Amino acid sequence: MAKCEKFLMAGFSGAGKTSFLRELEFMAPDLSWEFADLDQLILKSRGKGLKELAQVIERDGWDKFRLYERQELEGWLKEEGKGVLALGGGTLSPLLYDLYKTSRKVGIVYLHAPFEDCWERLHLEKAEPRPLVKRGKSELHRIYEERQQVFSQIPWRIENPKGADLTGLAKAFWERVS
Ligand SMILES: Nc1ncnc2c1ncn2[C@@H]1O[C@H](COP(=O)(O)OP(=O)(O)O)[C@@H](O)[C@H]1O
Ligand SMILES: O=C(O)C1=C[C@@H](OP(=O)(O)O)[C@@H](O)[C@H](O)C1
Ligand SMILES: [Mg+2]
Repeated sequence: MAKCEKFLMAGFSGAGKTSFLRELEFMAPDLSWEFADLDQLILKSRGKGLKELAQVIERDGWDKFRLYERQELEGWLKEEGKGVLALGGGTLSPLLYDLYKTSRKVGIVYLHAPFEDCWERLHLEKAEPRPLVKRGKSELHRIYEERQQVFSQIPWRIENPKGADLTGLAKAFWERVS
């Protein structure tokens, strides 16, 4: 298999994808790699004058937001060069699974944390607001289980439960891909 040049980081909201990306950015001396967060790409392109992604979702609705995710993801994948893209927790199948099957140059990694840990993290003072949280704990748990059906098909899985050393996890990932 050709060596992957682009990696997508999938996982439920609160699993730690954005933080993992920041760790990589911090430790990677190689400027030929690009590290990006899909939510931030959307905020930049669709949220002129807005501060948070939540405001884009509130303004345009979920269907439009899912369309933006797809468009930004496809755009990012078309760009030349090496990179890691942290997805949003709902950037899902069939897109992800199709990508995995059809593109040998795209690696997908699943960052996993138990539901209770994700839920707890989404309520941290410093955490950015996620509109999904307004749906309540039991509905979010249902969505978590539903998405596991897609996430569980991704063979490369990194565990990031409560207490995990995120810096160490990012270091191991970086050594494997760079
Ligand atoms: N291993 C960890 N230890 C401590 N806090 C963590 C860990 N992983 C994630 N967090 C915290 O959880 C919150 C949500 O993480 P984030 O990276 O935004 O997740 P995601 O992008 O997957 O939704 C952040 O405040 C982050 O600092
Ligand atoms: O799970 C979801 O549907 C979402 C997760 C968020 O990203 P994180 O996974 O980084 O929280 C963001 O894309 C949006 O609020 C929708
Ligand atoms: Mg994120």
